Amino acid sequence: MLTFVGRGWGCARALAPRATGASLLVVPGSRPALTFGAARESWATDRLYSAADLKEKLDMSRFPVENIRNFSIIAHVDHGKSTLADRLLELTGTIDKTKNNKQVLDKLQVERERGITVKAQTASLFHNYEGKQYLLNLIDTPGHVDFSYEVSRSLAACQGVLLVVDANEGIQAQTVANFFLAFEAQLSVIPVINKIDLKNADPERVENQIEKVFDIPSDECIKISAKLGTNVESVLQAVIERIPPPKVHRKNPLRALVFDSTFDHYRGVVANVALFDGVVSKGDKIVSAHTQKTYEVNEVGVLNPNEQPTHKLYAGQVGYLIAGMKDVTEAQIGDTLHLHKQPVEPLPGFKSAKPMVFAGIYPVDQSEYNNLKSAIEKLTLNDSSVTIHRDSSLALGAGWRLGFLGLLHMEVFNQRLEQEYNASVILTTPTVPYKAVLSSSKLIKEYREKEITIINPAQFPDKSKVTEYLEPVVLGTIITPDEYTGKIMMLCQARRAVQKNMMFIDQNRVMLKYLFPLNEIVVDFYDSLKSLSSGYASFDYEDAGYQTAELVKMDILLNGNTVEELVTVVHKDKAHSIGKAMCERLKDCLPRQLFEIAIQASIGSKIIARETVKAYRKNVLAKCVSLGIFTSIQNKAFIILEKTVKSGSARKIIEMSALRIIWCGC
Ligand SMILES: Nc1nc2c(ncn2[C@@H]2O[C@H](COP(=O)(O)OP(=O)(O)OP(=O)(O)O)[C@@H](O)[C@H]2O)c(=O)[nH]1
Repeated sequence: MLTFVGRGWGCARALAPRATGASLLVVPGSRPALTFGAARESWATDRLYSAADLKEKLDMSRFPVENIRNFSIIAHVDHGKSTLADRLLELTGTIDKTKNNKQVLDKLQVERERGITVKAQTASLFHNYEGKQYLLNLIDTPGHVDFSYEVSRSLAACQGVLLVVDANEGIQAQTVANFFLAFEAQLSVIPVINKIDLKNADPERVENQIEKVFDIPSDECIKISAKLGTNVESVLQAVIERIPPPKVHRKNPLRALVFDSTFDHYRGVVANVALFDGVVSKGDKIVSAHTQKTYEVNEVGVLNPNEQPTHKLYAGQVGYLIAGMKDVTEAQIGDTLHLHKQPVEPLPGFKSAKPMVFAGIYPVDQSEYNNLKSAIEKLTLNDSSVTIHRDSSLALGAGWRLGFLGLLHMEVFNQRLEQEYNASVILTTPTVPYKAVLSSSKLIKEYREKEITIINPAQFPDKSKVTEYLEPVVLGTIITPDEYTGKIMMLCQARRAVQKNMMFIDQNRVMLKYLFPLNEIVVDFYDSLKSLSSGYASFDYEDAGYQTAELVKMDILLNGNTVEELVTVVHKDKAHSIGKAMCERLKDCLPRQLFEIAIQASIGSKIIARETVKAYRKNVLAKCVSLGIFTSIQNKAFIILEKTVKSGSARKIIEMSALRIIWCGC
């Protein structure tokens, strides 16, 4: 009998109505799964197993520790991590070879739509090499700097990495950043030069770069084309021969690290675990070291790449575990699970992510507050790098101020809220976290500390109550062809950056290091860099603490009323130009009304810029104005909801639309 091993039970149920010709089969020891006549492209991850095959695969005791390899694929954006993962899945027979196998491990809708990986994904591959059965646990990681937290967490479950470098582009900024994450974690690094099929590929040049920048001998590089499958077998061979097996003890009591988790509406929390010691099976009583709560294990299994229940999981293996955790707060990423009455020293867990930008998030309709709260909680279980603080606003009501690792991260989080939880939200203008050292004893008493972090510009304290302001800085790495160096240096200077280093990584490529104020790069620096360098320069950054800065709070007033949501903190030297640009932008975007709208930018009581939106002449619309409400942060044609309001309540609507225009358009 052939059995189709489908996705999660809940997922299969959700998909069933859309599929044609579905029939129900039962996998031994697993939940019922569905078979479908017309497999859709995204289902290319599913595979056919014979019942005998399956029974054998479920027995994870077949893999002694020395036959296990845990590794991640890391690289700069678009250098081919997910494509290499596809080929490895095919070569090991985990998925059938089909033309549809494109970025199979990028399972989220947002990943498929944007063509980027945002979430690290695990797959266990079974591979026969020189007469021995190996278990290869692969983690495909994101390349973009905003998701580097995913990379560092994934590395905690690995002993080695495949460092993929594009044979045409060579080493890029995220290649450097990701290499050092692996290097610091003391992992074996296997350099893989990909895309050798490209016309402009120059693998020898890239080999030399790797030797020069990372001190890895060029003969250790493996040259492949992941797209065509050329030489990918050598990668599997290197994984087995060059990456050590995990150092674990199966006879010790269970010690499992929760390195990721998701929330399933039907089954509760599904925790991805890496076992450092012991064994876990269905029916075991386990305890969370974080909450001290006890649970019974309902299911354990491996991701192959979809959930595949097994009898047990053994130390050295990576898999998933379901234990009836119904509340999202119960499965913390970084938590250690151990057996009931067999406490262990908890594993070190993960450093918490440091948010780089904060933005207010509000339900479009306040009656949706509780639903949005639950959606945010569930999504942050799967994306633990987001921080949450409660917030409220005059125009937008009750909401939250969320901290993200960057703007792309913020956009992706918003898109996932919409796509996975059907939530409609309003996001306010993002800001970076500033600090202020207080001098006012009243404020020190109120905050109970002298140095405060300000994540909402509306709460920026007045200069008279402060000794100094501090702004966050990052150490940026730029890699560019030499011909663009001059222009890029001018751009960096204009962004108040200080050069720290410059090095040629080959004859015509330069690596520049600059200390940037974070607020100078967070919005449009990357776009400017790309357009200056015709797309050839790459950029990555890491946190570098805080520096003293001359900051001022700038208010935007509409007809004399401050719009709290549009308050920004800017550097003193840039206040005038930013204020002017904001007023002009608002003038272009704000719909004309039956009354004149004065738009002003001010610092304290001093007006630094002003624009006016002229009134309509009196007409038939005397009593009503119709304004667009904008909810999409990405889409340029963003009017999705029309609201008709009496002119008396127009101020609130103008504020709201201004708020969204500022964020959408600037
Ligand atoms: N010509 C050629 N193209 C390739 C090769 N490998 C990958 N690509 C293409 O490069 C693009 C990016 O590939 P991905 O596998 O998504 O890259 P990635 O590193 O996973 O991207 P992120 O997850 O977004 O960082 C896709 O269009 C692939 O088809 C290759 O060997 N040759």
